[in-house]
Order: sequence, then C-alpha cells, then structure tokens
Amino acid sequence: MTVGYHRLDAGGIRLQQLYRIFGRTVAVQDVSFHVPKGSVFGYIGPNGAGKTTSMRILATLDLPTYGDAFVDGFSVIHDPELVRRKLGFMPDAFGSYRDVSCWEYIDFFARAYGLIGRERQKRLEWVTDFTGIRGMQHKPISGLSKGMKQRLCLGRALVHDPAVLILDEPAAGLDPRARIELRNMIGTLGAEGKTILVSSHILTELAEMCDSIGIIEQGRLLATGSVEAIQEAQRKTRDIRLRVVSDPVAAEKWLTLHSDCQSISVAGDTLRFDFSGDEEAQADLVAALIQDGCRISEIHAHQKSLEDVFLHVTEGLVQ
Ligand SMILES: Nc1ncnc2c1ncn2[C@@H]1O[C@H](COP(=O)(O)OP(=O)(O)OP(=O)(O)O)[C@@H](O)[C@H]1O
Repeated sequence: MTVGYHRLDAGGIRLQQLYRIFGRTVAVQDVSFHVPKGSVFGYIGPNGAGKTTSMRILATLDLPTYGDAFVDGFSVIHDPELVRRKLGFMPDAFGSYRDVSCWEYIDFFARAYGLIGRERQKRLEWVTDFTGIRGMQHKPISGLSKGMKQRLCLGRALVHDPAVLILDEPAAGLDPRARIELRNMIGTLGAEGKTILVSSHILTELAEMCDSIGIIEQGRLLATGSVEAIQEAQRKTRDIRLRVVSDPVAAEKWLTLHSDCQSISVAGDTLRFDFSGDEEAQADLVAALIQDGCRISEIHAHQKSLEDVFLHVTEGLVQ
C-alpha cells in the first residue's frame, strides 16, 4: 500500500482544528473530532450549522481555510487522491440524469474508480443487491422514487468498496419505512467494519445507529460523545413526582430546606419538584426523606428526552 507522507497512524476520520470561512461567514470554526475505524458517528445540527461544509472538505470537494482533515489517515490537503480512493460520499443533493438507467449510473462510477472486467461486474451485482435496486436496474433514474434515488446514491458511494463513508442527510425526505430500511443498511455497513459519518438535523433519527455523535451549531462543535454521555452531561434537572401516604405538607416543608429542590408544588397526595442532582443524589434525597418519617408510595423521575437535550444544546440558532 502507498503510504502518504502526511498519513496519521490512526485510521477512521479525523477533523483537526478545521475552519472554513466564506467571506464574513465562518461556516466551520475550530472543529476537531475523531471517528475511530469501524464506528458510526452522527453529525447533528440545524440548517446552516456547517455539516455539509465539513463533509465536502472530507470528500475533497472543498479545502479548509485552516486546519486539516484525515480519511483513513490521509490528509485531504496533501493526499486528496488517496482520500478519494478510501472514501464513498453520498451528497445531500442528487442530480437527475435523463435516460440513464440505475445500472448505467453505478457502472459509470465503477469505471471512474478504475474497476474493470469481472471485478466490476461482481461489484455492480453486490451493490444492486445490497441496496435493493437490482429489480429496477434497467429503469431510468428520472422515474425513481426519492427512497430509491437515495438507495442508488448509496450504491454509488459503495461501488469501490471504500473503508470510509460520508453520508450527508441520507434520510432527508424519506417516508418512515424508507428511513428504517436506510437505517438498517447503515447499521449493516457499520457492523461490517466501515467507518461512517452520517449527518442529520434530527437527533432521534441517528441516535439508535450511532456509536457516538457530535452536535454542531453555527460552525462550532458543541458536544461530542455517546448519546447517553451527552444526554447525561446536559441533564441539568429532573422532574420528580412523589406520591405520599403521610402528610404531604410536611414533606413539602422538608423539601424546601434542600437547595437542590426547586419549584415544589403539592396537588392532593402528590408532590412535584425539579431536582438538580444526579441519579445517586436523587437516591440519597429519597432515602433521607423516608428516614425523616415521610411514607412514599410512588416515585416517578422524568428524564429529558433526546429532543429536549438537542434543543438545549443548540439553542435553536441558525446562521
Ligand atoms: N459556497 C458558500 N459560499 C458562502 N457561504 C456558504 C457556502 N457554503 C456554505 N455557506 C454557508 O455556510 C454555513 C454552513 O452551511 P452548511 O451547508 O455547511 O450547513 P449545514 O449544516 O449542512 O446545513 P443544512 O442542514 O441546511 O444543509 C451557512 O451559513 C451557509 O450559508
């Protein structure tokens, strides 16, 4: 294998203090993260956050203003040819090609990647089978549904069997069934060891299939890690409800003495309050309350949903 001078030891995908500035717009600002080889990373942010800009740089379609990005260890600045061989890119916009069949379309890209003869035939057969377009391989692209076009576009990105996949909003505009099918395909590719960066502006769309996620807004990376870790880090308060069989007013007075407990209210035998501690602290609070004579018959702690966390992290700002 050719080893580029700028190759990093670690494979996968790495963004290193990446900046992209368009005039007065800082589309990507000091973004760094690493997607380890063989894992699936969800790149999440609202419209205009900088997702497409960073993905285009990884796909060598644009250059960073500062910083660098690496695909399977190769720099997009210094070794773009090697990056292209390692990478399959599924853009967010799919051009329409009149009178070109699905097979011809994938075949064109296979030839562009230098696949020949039996090898090309085998690859085309695998791609059309995997993406489920085999039955319509002779149909013109212009007549395909959005879901089938997305499958075709994924097939094009897979045709040279790349180690790394960059998928820009692959689920946008798909119906629920097509989304599930796409998610299953991405899951299978991840399980087979491909390194995948997939973007969306909907957190729940990606949460299940990603090993880790990064939340970006206005060009800045606000959080990275597993969904659970980000959720935990962002979870400032828990909404707790206690049903008591002892005096609820006495329990209310007891809770007001604790600074972690805010917005306490009583309705009949149920107390409701916001608690700003973690799970351990919540267990300690309940144990202390019981020890001081409160008889609790029911406890319910509401955790923030993923969408709550996403809205909290991003503040909903759009450039
Ligand atoms: N070629 C360009 N010239 C000028 N500004 C650009 C260019 N490309 C992107 N931008 C700006 O950079 C910012 C980031 O855009 P980008 O397309 O990367 O966001 P995104 O997160 O992919 O959003 P979306 O979900 O809407 O695709 C936006 O403010 C956009 O207007």
